[in-house]
Amino acid sequence: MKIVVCGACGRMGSLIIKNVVKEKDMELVGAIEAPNTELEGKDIGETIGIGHVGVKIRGANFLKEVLKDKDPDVLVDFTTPNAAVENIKTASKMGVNLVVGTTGFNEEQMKIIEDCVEKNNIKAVISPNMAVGVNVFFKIIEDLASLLEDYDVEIIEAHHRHKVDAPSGTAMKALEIICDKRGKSKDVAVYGRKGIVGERSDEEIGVHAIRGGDVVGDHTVMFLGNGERLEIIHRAHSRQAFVNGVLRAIRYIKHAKPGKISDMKDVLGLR
Ligand SMILES: NC(=O)C1=CN([C@@H]2O[C@H](COP(=O)(O)OP(=O)(O)OC[C@H]3O[C@@H](n4cnc5c(N)ncnc54)[C@H](OP(=O)(O)O)[C@@H]3O)[C@@H](O)[C@H]2O)C=CC1
Ligand SMILES: O=C(O)C1=N[C@H](C(=O)O)C[C@H](O)C1
Repeated sequence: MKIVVCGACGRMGSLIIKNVVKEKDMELVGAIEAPNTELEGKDIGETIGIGHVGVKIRGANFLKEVLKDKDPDVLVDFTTPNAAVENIKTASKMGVNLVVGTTGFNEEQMKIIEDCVEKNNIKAVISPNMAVGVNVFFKIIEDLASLLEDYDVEIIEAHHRHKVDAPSGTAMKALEIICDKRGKSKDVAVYGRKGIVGERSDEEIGVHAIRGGDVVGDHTVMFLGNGERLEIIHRAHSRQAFVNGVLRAIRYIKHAKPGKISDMKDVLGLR
């Protein structure tokens, strides 16, 4: 499978590339960075410390040319919401399938992405967290949301100091899963608390983001009742956890339904 990686020099993109070049059934054919990058034309392998791989870094302003020239099977995007939307528009128009891990999309951006996938009838796996453990965590909290239906829920996440979006995409997905299961709108979320906020309502779900150091990604969902609480915690020790899921998502693409966004539940057979 021919792969183009967007965000090639980033924390995730570079680790994805280090993995892809070792896989027998995958070939790295493109490494895309920010538009007008000063790394333009440099070998991606030399830049990320794995030696010459024969693929030049190109700015996203050349994405169309790269896709036309290399005709990849999948474009993998781990960038920023604005960058990802532009990359997705370009790739989908050219019939290139997608694996997207970028987080922080707003509702309008998600709608644009859904339209791109549907109108161009491409295949896509999009998930805020590609780790196998997190996707099992999602399944468990969905069950607990109804098993402990009258328990208060609070969501806490912790990430490294460089993360730009908050709360994490994973925390927002956890909120969505619990709200859907309990038949509530996501507007019940309370993002942090300060001051005389009054007693907690039954409805609200607190969402709290911690930032600091090099934390790879921790997520906790607390179900709090009278006299007890149940906490479900996932801790990523290494970004390799996410990359293992990315490789599975790339391989799943040929089985994915065209015109529809698949997620890691589909990839991992958790439906
Ligand atoms: N789904 C999952 O499992 C996971 C998702 N993520 C998400 O992935 C995203 C990236 O995270 P991370 O790797 O830590 O971030 P980084 O900031 O390390 O990497 C992003 C890279 O994208 C580059 N970039 C910016 N604009 C473009 C563009 N238009 N086209 C191509 N590349 C571009 C940046 O370049 P420059 O710095 O020059 O701007 C940077 O090198 C985040 O949204 C994060 O939340 C992270 C981990 C796991
Ligand atoms: O930015 C990160 O690092 C991560 N982002 C994802 C998110 O926002 O949920 C997934 C993971 O926790 C790491």
